[in-house]
Amino acid sequence: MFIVSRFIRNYLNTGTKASNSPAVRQQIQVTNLFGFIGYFITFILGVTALFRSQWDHNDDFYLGVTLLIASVLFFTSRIILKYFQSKNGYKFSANLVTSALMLLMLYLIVMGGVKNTGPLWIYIVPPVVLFFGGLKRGLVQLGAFALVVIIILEFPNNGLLFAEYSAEFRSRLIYSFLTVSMLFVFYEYSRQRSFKTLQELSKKFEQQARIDSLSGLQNRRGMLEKLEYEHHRILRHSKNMTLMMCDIDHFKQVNDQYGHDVGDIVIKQVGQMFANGLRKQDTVARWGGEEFLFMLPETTQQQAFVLAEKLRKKVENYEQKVDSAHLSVTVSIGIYQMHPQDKLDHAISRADTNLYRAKTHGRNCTVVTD
Ligand SMILES: Nc1nc2c(ncn2[C@@H]2O[C@H](COP(=O)(O)OP(=O)(O)OP(=O)(O)O)[C@@H](O)[C@H]2O)c(=O)[nH]1
Repeated sequence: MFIVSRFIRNYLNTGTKASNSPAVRQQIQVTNLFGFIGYFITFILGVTALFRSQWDHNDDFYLGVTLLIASVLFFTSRIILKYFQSKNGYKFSANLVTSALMLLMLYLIVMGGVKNTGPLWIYIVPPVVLFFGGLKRGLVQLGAFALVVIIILEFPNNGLLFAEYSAEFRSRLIYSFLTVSMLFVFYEYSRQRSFKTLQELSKKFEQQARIDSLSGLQNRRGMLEKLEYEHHRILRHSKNMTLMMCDIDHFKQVNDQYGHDVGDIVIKQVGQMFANGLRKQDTVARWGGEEFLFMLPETTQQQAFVLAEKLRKKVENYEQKVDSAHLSVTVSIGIYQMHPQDKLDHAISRADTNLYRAKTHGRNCTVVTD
């Protein structure tokens, strides 16, 4: 049982890569499934038809050969998917499945299949074509297929139809096929819309999970991700990177004197001042309560010092009006320029140590490593 389920899983995952998004992975899995059903069923039906024909060149013989050709095409699509694990490989494979399927269906309509039951298979076309081609391309392919079916069935004198169907059967076949197609188009449209909404929502939630709701800056989680990414990049290219840890001075007093709500406004305003004073490649995050961490790629500690002093003075000169009182705060900053061998948490704690030194030096100042 375990071996069977492992075989099925391996089979369905043929052609998928760890880097594939869930949507792409699902598409490849369904392609494998269709491919399997396609070549398995057509192979069985083909062999049965050949035996029925007793190898005479009669209708069953040609039906058997056609089904076996389709089976080979379906199988080829699987091989392509397995050995060309690329977007183009997938596209080609999907096109092969849909084209082979449509041609097979047209053949069944034209020849009638076993006792004129061949046309009953055409209802497979709408879901398969829409799934592989997507709404736009699928609709065009489906429209073209429906047009060819109508031409074959409704213009009996065109010499394209070899099987004999009653007029009622032909018209009902077209109506029912168009109805089923429309339902599938509607279904695919709703599916795509829900999928898009879901993707947008998930992207929004992902972003929100990295943003601090009070200040609008990156939160600790978002900053850690950026730091890790940037750290690798800097290491690879042997570039400088400097961290700055900043804390609002005597913030407890602000809360105690003016209330927590005013404290929140101050955090927000200071955060905005910081964010507005940075270059595009720099990041500032709200690291803790009234603590901010700056990441400055390609920056030395001397350059960071200039920036820190500029920001510190900006905050010093900022005034928040609270009722009749004018409230101003100051910040202390610790700077640490990373060495190539530094681990991130070590670098952060060194910036923190320098911040602590700034606090002990009387606050409202910037400290770099000597
Ligand atoms: N309003 C507000 N206050 C916060 C928030 N997060 C932390 N705090 C407060 O910030 C204060 C930090 O106090 P301390 O760690 O003693 O530091 P400090 O008063 O700033 O003194 P120094 O850092 O030594 O200059 C505490 O009173 C926290 O309650 C927040 O989101 N909003």
